[in-house]
Amino acid sequence: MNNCVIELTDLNKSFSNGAGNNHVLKQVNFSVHSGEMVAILGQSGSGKSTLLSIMGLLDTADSGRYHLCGQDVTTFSTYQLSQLRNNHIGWVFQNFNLIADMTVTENLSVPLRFNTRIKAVDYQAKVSDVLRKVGLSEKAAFYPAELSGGQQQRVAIARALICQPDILLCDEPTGNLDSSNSNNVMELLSALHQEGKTVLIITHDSEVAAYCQKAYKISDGEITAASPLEFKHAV
Ligand SMILES: Nc1ncnc2c1ncn2[C@@H]1O[C@H](COP(=O)(O)OP(=O)(O)OP(=O)(O)O)[C@@H](O)[C@H]1O
Repeated sequence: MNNCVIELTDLNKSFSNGAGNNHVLKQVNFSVHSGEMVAILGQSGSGKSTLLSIMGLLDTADSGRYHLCGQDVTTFSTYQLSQLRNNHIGWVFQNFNLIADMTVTENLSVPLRFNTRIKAVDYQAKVSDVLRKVGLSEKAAFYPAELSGGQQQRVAIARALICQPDILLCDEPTGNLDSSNSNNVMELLSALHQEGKTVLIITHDSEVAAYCQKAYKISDGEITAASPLEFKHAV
């Protein structure tokens, strides 16, 4: 059985700019299986965010195919893409992206309002459940500014989990954290992986990649398998 949740085939993406055509992704073939924890490492400008945006259905490729959870998204409408995104993908960003004038509970409720599968009567139970999972039940009424960076990222992970996505896409999840908070966040992501979640992380940081089962390198528009240790001094 093919249990790929992400499958890219011969994918290309270019950007035009004043200097000409920048071919960022070149005939990329890449897959992630259900339940894997995978890192993609690469230097600044190598195309990590471009790749993640395509995998997260925030951008489209110029050519090639993308199957997400077995569905070929290449011909999907904007509405179909947003449904697929809401049902299958949770995002974790470097800057947490919490809404400053909303409490933790209010922040966590935002994605629920866009999800047609979850009834309003169940919102509070969902919020309590994900807050317990990230160990922040006592912070439900706090505002983001009243939390440490590590706590804010754990709230952001709770928000990513609240609609029970199959996949967590993490864009430099420890990029704004000190080493202690980074370890804390990576241990949380590892625990979620051990519970069966598929976790994909883009990062510069070989220490982050070391938490993952598999690591890949993106360079010159191509993705190749790599050992996390290979990056210790390279990125
Ligand atoms: N919207 C855009 N328009 C034009 N060029 C773009 C656009 N988005 C990205 N690029 C270019 O594509 C290349 C890859 O960018 P991308 O943001 O994917 O790299 P990255 O590996 O995520 O970098 P970083 O680690 O610094 O965030 C860069 O050369 C960038 O200038």
